[in-house]
Amino acid sequence: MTAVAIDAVSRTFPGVRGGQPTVALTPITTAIAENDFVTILGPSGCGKSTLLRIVAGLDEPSSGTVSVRGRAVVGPGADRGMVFQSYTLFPWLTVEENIEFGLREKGMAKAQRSEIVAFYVAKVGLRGFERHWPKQLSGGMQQRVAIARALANDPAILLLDEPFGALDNQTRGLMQELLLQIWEADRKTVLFVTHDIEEAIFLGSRCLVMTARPGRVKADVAIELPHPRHYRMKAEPAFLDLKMRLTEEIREEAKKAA
Ligand SMILES: Nc1ncnc2c1ncn2[C@@H]1O[C@H](COP(=O)(O)OP(=O)(O)OP(=O)(O)O)[C@@H](O)[C@H]1O
Repeated sequence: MTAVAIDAVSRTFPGVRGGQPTVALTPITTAIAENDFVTILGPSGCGKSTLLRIVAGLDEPSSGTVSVRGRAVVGPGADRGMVFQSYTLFPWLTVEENIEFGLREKGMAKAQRSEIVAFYVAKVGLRGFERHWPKQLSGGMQQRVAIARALANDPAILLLDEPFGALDNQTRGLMQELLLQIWEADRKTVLFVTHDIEEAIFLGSRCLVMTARPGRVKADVAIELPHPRHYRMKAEPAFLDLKMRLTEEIREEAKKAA
């Protein structure tokens, strides 16, 4: 079954103060299957975030349509959970209050909320930090809360926009493993934007490579590496072959953009 259908979606931003309009996306058509982990890889400014924001219902396409599980997207919805690169926790709420925010909005009873919060706090390894404020956490911990907050609402689709982009390499690697473990257990549909080639391969079952702006999909690459995946896989020949292939695709685009 198709989780997300992207049909001839384009996006042009109007020019600022009489300037030229920016064509961010030229028509993109693709379908994301239910339970798939799709990474979107492309050079800076190619429209990756724009595409994800359109799927999230945070922006509207200039032409074309997006539907989620057969229903046209007209705005944000509980069926899609989003995690951004910048830390977007509510600073005035504790870790557990951040995670239960959506559940409270839905009117869920306290006992049930607490159960769900405890489950996701454990899942992202934050036991003992439930009463901490976001500013008392490292960047990696804040992103774990953001992922727990998105998962707690039980969305069918998880949309992640460079969620580990601001983290140091070591933390980034650990976060990739954590997200993979969650996906291997739950198999939610995931759309994950990144400009990191290794990350796109390690996490995804399919990678959409975008051209330089105006963005379109130039390659649709199946990542047929077995699960569960371990970071040591990054040194294996099959991984390195994919890395070389995607590096060449991206280099071409980066040169064009430069
Ligand atoms: N709200 C906006 N108004 C005007 N132009 C915009 C707006 N949002 C994005 N753009 C432009 O659209 C193009 C694509 O931006 P987008 O953020 O989608 O790229 P990206 O691939 O996610 O980049 P990066 O990897 O650097 O985050 C850029 O040229 C950007 O300046």
